Amino acid sequence: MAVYTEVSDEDLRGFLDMYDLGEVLSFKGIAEGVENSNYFLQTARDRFILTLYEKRVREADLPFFLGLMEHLAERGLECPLPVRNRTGQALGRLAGRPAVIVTFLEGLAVKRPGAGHCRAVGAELARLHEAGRDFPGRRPNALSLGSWAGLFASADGQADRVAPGLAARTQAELDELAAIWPRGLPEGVIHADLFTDNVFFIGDRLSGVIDFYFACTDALAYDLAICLNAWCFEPDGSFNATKGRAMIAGYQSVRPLEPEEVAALPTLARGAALRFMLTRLVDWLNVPPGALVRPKDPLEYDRKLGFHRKVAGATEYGWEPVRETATSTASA
Ligand SMILES: Nc1ncnc2c1ncn2[C@@H]1O[C@H](COP(=O)(O)OP(=O)(O)O)[C@@H](O)[C@H]1O
Ligand SMILES: N[C@@H](CCOP(=O)(O)O)C(=O)O
Repeated sequence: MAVYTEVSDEDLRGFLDMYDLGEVLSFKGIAEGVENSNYFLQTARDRFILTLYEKRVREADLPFFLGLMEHLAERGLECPLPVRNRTGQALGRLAGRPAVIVTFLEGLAVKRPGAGHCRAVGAELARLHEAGRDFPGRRPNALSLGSWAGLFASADGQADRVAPGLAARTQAELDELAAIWPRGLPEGVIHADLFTDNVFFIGDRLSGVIDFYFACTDALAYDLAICLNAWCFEPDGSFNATKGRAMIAGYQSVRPLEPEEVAALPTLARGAALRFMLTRLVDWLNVPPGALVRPKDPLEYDRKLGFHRKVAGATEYGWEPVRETATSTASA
């Protein structure tokens, strides 16, 4: 459960006095997530999520995240909308933390995604990239290549305590990725954390996307690489190319990849695996005393990294060229 900051009844009452949400009927800490403190809030008017931003979210970045959710929602993406208080502000302070109320999205996260889910997520990711094209905000990715050595250093030489050999393996990977990291790929707004817990489905229909608090400006194909990592591996550690094929085809049904993005995919997938291994490693070694949180396993991403290191090309992820349609062939 991710609740780092407890909210007293009195603080909640004071905060909600600023809003027109009606009487509080229920208020509970949420048993998922690892980054921020989230509460389910039911009032006489509706259901909402109250988020208190914790360690990795910089307060200065909140206008980017909140503005992005509004921008994407205006363009038809199902995502939470920040709720404004009586003075028109979405961002407030509660229990000493920056805090925001957002609308509640219907749907459930899938625990064991199938190829159909992967296709839907690929298509939604590309829609998000397209909808983000005219978003005026810019936020460099604070968790990209330039931050990884510092993250590793903050594990303070303790990686081998988690698994023997992890420190040397990680250092070698950092060095190699620094030398080969692709530059100049098409960039735009990326979600950067589109894991299974951040996508909701109603039946087989994708009903919404949440958790924009890692969103940033970076290579669009890096976002796809994050999703391949998060959605297309089986619990036994094997990569499921059928799911990969479905995800990439879904993505390309909306936004075909450029040749340089296809060529970069194996390196981007390695980088994505390393990024999540590192944040998980740091969190694993630093669980705050008293916090209700279950840290995620860094070794899951160390194993995924082992797979990506052996990948020779994007076809191993299921990439196939976009097929020419009858119309485009006829008009060519
Ligand atoms: N807008 C929302 N609608 C419905 N449920 C939500 C919403 N936002 C968050 N949740 C619930 O809260 C959980 C944690 O939210 P998330 O944003 O992933 O947390 P964190 O910022 O800690 O990663 C989600 O898994 C989901 O169950
Ligand atoms: N998705 C990341 C951790 C961030 O978790 P979330 O609760 O924000 O989805 C991981 O799996 O390491």
